[in-house]
Amino acid sequence: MTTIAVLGAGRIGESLLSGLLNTGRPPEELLFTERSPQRAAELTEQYGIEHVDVPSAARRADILVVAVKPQDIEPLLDEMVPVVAPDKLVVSLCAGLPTKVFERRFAEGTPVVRVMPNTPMLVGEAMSAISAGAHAGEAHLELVEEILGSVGRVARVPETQQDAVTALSGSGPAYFFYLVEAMVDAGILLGLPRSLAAELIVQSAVGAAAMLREGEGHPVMMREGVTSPAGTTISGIRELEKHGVRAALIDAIEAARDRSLELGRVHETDE
Ligand SMILES: NC(=O)C1=CN([C@@H]2O[C@H](COP(=O)(O)OP(=O)(O)OC[C@H]3O[C@@H](n4cnc5c(N)ncnc54)[C@H](O)[C@@H]3O)[C@@H](O)[C@H]2O)C=CC1
Ligand SMILES: O=C(O)[C@@H]1CCC=N1
Repeated sequence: MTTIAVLGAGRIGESLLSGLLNTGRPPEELLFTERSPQRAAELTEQYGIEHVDVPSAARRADILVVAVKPQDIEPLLDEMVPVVAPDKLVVSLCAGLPTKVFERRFAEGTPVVRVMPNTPMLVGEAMSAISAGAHAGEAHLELVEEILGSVGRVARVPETQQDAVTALSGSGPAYFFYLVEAMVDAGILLGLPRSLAAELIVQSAVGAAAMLREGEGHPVMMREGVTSPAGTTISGIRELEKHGVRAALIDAIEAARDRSLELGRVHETDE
C-alpha cells in the first residue's frame, strides 16, 4: 500500500484527492494537510480523508505531494525540512518552482519530481507533465506516472520545458473556459436562452475535442471541413483574423510562460 499525502488541499489538491478516490483508491491511503481549518473540516466531511499535520504526513505517507501556491512555499518548506526523510518521494505541483528549490532544502538525496497537472484531473481527464529532479530515478517517475495516469494522461518532459508546459496545459483549461464563456455570450447577443447557448457550445466543444483526440487529421483540415465556400464559417473566421485572435492566444501563452519563469526566479539564491 502506497500512502499519498497532499500538502495544501486547495483547487488542485482537492482535484487530485477527488480524482484518486474516483478511480477507486481507498480513502485510508490518502492524507492531507491544510492551513484553513474550515476547509480541512469540509474536505474530511465530503471525502472521508484524514486531515493531519505535516510531521504526521511525513511519517505516515510514502509520497508527499506539495500543492500550495508558489508564493506560500517557504513556510511549508520550513515545516517539512525537519521531518522529511530521504526515503520519501516529494512531488511538487507548484507552477514555476524548479526541483532545486526543494532539493537544496531537503536532506541530500531526497527524490523530487516536478509535475504540472491541470484541473480536468477532477473528471479523470488531466494532462500532467512530469520531470525528475537530481535524485529521482526511473522507479520514482514510474510511481508518479501510475498515480497521475489514473486521473488522466502523463508525459515525461525535460525540466527545462516545464514553464512552457505550465503555460499550455497547466493554464490551458482556463483559456478553453474563457472561449466557451465568450461564445455563450455571443448566443445571448443573438437572442438564444442562456441554457440553450451553453448546451450548444459545450457539446460542440466536447465533439471537437473528441475529433481532435481521434487524431484523424490535422486541426487545420478539421476547420476546413467546417468552412464552406461562401458559407457562414468563413465570415466568422475573417472576424477572428481581423481581431488578431491567433496572435492574442500566442501572446497569452508566452506571457503565462514568462510568469512561470518569474515565479521560479523569486526563489533563486546565489548558490
Ligand atoms: N489551479 C490550477 O489549475 C493549477 C494549479 N497548479 C499549482 O498547484 C498549486 C496550488 O494551486 P491551487 O490549488 O490553485 O491554489 P489554492 O490556493 O486553491 O490552494 C492552495 C491551498 O494550500 C493551502 N495552504 C497554503 N499554505 C499551506 C501550508 N503551509 N500548509 C497547508 N496548507 C496550506 C491553502 O489554504 C489552500 O487551500 C500552485 O502551486 C499552482 O501553481 C498547478 C496546475 C494547475
Ligand atoms: O494560474 C496558475 O498559476 C496555476 C498554474 C497553472 C494553472 N494555474
